[in-house]
Amino acid sequence: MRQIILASASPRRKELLKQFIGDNFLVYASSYEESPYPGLHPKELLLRHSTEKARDVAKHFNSGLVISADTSVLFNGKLLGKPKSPEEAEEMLKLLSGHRFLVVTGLTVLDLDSGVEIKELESTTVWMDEISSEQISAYVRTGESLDKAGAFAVQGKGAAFVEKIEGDFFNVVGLPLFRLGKILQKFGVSIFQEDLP
Ligand SMILES: Cc1cn([C@H]2C[C@H](O)[C@@H](COP(=O)(O)OP(=O)(O)OP(=O)(O)O)O2)c(=O)[nH]c1=O
Repeated sequence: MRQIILASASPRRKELLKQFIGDNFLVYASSYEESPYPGLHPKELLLRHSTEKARDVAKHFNSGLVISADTSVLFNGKLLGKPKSPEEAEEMLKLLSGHRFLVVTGLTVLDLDSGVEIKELESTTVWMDEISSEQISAYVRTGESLDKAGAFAVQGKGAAFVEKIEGDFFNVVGLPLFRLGKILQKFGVSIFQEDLP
């Protein structure tokens, strides 16, 4: 049976993977530092970052499947990652208020045994309500913004701003489960196996 390794420090990715495949996987955070790669298309950049995270973690194991992801908001051709301060979180939310945008995840699954890497993108469209400055400040004060791409969490109080989405909800939370299931199938892993991995 294959070992599954989640290359992530995100508690949400761990929780989502657990609900999908059960408890039987390892978590190992990558030490890869995301860099900008000027000239690369934003979606290509997300794929690159996810792949580099997987490769970094792969160095610490001999066998198994390494899963990694990188999630950002894509609005007006620009990526909005995790805000570095409450001020930046407020700026991001002011920018997104009243708009439709994408949440895009680059997903990589790397098979250490064969060396095969599968990298795919998943996009979900989000319609955000118009939010007043007072609401933005109050939301940012909750602290929910800081470790979330685009400075909001659809799975938390940020749901108050998300009118609707089109696409995979789990993708917005950081791990596109439908697409991941398809990729695991390609590697011969069924999420319904009782003894997974
Ligand atoms: C838009 C949105 C993002 N997010 C989160 C998902 C991701 O964890 C985070 C984007 O950060 P990422 O850089 O994708 O991931 P991470 O730094 O949290 O973890 P790691 O690189 O170690 O895997 O934003 C939500 O939880 N809810 C949302 O509604």
